Amino acid sequence: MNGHPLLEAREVSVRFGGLVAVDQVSAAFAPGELVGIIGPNGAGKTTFFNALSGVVEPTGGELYAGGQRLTGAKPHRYAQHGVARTFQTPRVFAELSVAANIDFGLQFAGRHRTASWLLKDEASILNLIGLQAQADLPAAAITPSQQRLLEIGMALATRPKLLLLDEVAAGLTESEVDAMAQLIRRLRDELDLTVIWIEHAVTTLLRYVERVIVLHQGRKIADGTPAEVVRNAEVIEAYLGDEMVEPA
Ligand SMILES: Nc1ncnc2c1ncn2[C@@H]1O[C@H](COP(=O)(O)OP(=O)(O)OP(=O)(O)O)[C@@H](O)[C@H]1O
Repeated sequence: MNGHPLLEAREVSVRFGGLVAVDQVSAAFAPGELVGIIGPNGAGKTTFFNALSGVVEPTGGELYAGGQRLTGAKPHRYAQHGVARTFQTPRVFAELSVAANIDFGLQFAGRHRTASWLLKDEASILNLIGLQAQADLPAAAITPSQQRLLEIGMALATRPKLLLLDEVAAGLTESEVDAMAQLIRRLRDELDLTVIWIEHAVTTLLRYVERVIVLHQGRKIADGTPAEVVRNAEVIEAYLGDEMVEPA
């Protein structure tokens, strides 16, 4: 590591016509951090993620990975810097088997990137995400929650340094959400990953992350520990009428 943050946004803005979806957001992510991003509907969370992964080009500000300027680069350049992500709607190859989907991620990574033994091959990745028994099923035949796990597995197969998770717990049952949160922590702990995680299930998120960024109307209104953030007056205001809880 060269002392630079793994990924850094400096006053990043994204405009769609007259709408400012992300408004001068700055945030730096260090190796090994598990950071949550929350905010009401339309706050700009996904758009910020899209900017962080090169899917959307910022209309203002700069992005750096390991100190290197990446603003305007294509998503594959972000991937080369070890940035991997999931999407709100899982993007798996429905007709391919679960194992073949993982294999796709491995091919994408190529041989050059060293990885933990937990990500060594198809079998070890399936084992890590708990889908060994489904290896030969077409991805279309597994449950939606298993498809979310598969998408995480595909992202892991690219041997990332930073994993961006967009609402991976959406639509899951309460026990599935807890299992997902535990998996995410385990990935961070055992793979030395940086994880940035958007989730609508604020209660769960606050219980598992160490740092949380709150977006509201495109702006960053808070960035701190869950305990700090839930006491922030602007955050309480933004969430009035929404769920907002004390972290356990
Ligand atoms: N491609 C686009 N074109 C035009 N407007 C967009 C586009 N993508 C997002 N927006 C708008 O930008 C704003 C931020 O949307 P975004 O999806 O980033 O918010 P979010 O916090 O992820 O919301 P949610 O929690 O509902 O997923 C919204 O007003 C949305 O309608």
